Amino acid sequence: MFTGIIEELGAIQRIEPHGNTLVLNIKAKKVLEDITLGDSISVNGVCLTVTNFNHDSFYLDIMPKPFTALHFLS
Ligand SMILES: Cc1nc2c(=O)[nH]c(=O)nc-2n(C[C@H](O)[C@H](O)[C@H](O)CO)c1C
Repeated sequence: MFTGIIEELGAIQRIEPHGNTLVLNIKAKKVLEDITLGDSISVNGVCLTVTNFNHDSFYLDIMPKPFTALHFLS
């Protein structure tokens, strides 16, 4: 469930092109306490789906929409 609550500010560790998408890796702490695959997390105001995570970061795929890509790369 997307609550709209801001739990913390993460730090972008890596942005990597992968086929038609950009894979974003974000370092975080608080949200990792109860994260699950498929969660929706708002990043810079854009709702994205968690595709993977580890002990200190999580991964998202950004679809190739110009607005979305430019939003993150600017
Ligand atoms: C849940 C969700 N997940 C993703 C995602 O994993 N990757 C992505 O690029 N877009 C997702 N979206 C749509 C975005 O929140 C946003 O509404 C669109 O990218 C339009 O800019 C949504 C709504």
